[in-house]
Amino acid sequence: MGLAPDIVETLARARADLRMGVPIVLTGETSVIAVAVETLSTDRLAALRALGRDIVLVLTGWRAQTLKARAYDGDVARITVPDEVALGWLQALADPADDLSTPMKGPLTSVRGGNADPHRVAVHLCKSARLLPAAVCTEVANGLAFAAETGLTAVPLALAAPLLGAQSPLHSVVSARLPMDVSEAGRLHVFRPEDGGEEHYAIEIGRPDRSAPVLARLHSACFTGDLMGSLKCDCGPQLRAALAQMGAEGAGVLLYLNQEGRGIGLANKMRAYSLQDQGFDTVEANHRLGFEDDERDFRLGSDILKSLGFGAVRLLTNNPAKVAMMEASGIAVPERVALKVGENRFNRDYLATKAAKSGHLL
Ligand SMILES: Nc1nc2c(ncn2[C@@H]2O[C@H](COP(=O)(O)OP(=O)(O)OP(=O)(O)O)[C@@H](O)[C@H]2O)c(=O)[nH]1
Ligand SMILES: [Zn+2]
Repeated sequence: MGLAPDIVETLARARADLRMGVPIVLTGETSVIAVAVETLSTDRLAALRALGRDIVLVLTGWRAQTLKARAYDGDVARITVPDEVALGWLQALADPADDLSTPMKGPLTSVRGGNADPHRVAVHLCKSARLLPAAVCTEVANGLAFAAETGLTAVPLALAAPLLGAQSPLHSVVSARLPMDVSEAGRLHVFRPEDGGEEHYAIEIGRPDRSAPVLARLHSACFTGDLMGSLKCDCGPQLRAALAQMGAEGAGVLLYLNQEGRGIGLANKMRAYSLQDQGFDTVEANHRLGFEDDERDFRLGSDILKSLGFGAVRLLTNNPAKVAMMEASGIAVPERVALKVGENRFNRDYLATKAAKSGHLL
């Protein structure tokens, strides 16, 4: 490898640019300049307009459905941005916060035909940057030359597209002894992905036998529940109960996966909470924001288990999708161990929605 960034590194740069409100250039047969709506400034919108080309707002199919806009591209919709509209118009379409107080946002005109692949990549990158899944895009004649002139990050679409759904390889960084109240024989392992994304952790309790199924939990980070004692979910009690059971049995492994908010990030989860206060349930809130109800990829859990030498787990979960995804990615799950703790009057409806809509076992 030379000194220049490869495609994985270029994508990491692109995500960082989007988070700062800097546009990126997606280059290919059709090249597109893209910027995330959430971080777009008035000045940059004016600079995009000064290029003199049509501008579109790209939303996911879910967000388009809420706005009653046509999604001719299936999973995404390209909405025509009229010349006279201000930044607030784009923000109101991207962010459902005021949907109820201002329900009439249309009529919206969706673009039909042409190549939506660059737009799809733009929205995907906004999601993986943990921003609202909405981008403003405009075509540019020679993307590579434009990026070179302006100093913007150029992302070659042909190289980027196959990587978007892929799980980045993880590498073990360090592990050290961690005596804990549930067991003095604790050990914390840190794993780092190659794509500049979040680190994930494994807490090993005791010395689990690698030749037998290990008591395991794949725990997705929940700042509010795990650390703040939030009553809106059951995460904190589940975390502590799982560790306590591992301590009591003398062996186990808990993966602490940094997939806050089922993979949408804390800011978006708080947006979802705000929608829940307006009467939407946890699944509807994700959809109104433009996300799938669950954006997590549990293959990273199976990658970590394999790298620690585990091939079979007794999985502590109420979520059959976790079991299915473990088995599909090469970790046997001979037993599911139920983890029913922490129900209260604030999370009763949330847990009932997960059972009714996401297949969680009661
Ligand atoms: N988007 C969103 N995420 C939420 C909400 N409430 C909790 N979460 C997140 O949901 C995830 C819960 O993770 P887990 O407890 O590991 O997963 P689970 O699918 O409930 O399955 P089990 O607990 O194993 O039965 C955490 O990342 C929380 O941050 C919510 O209302 N909206
Ligand atoms: Zn939680």
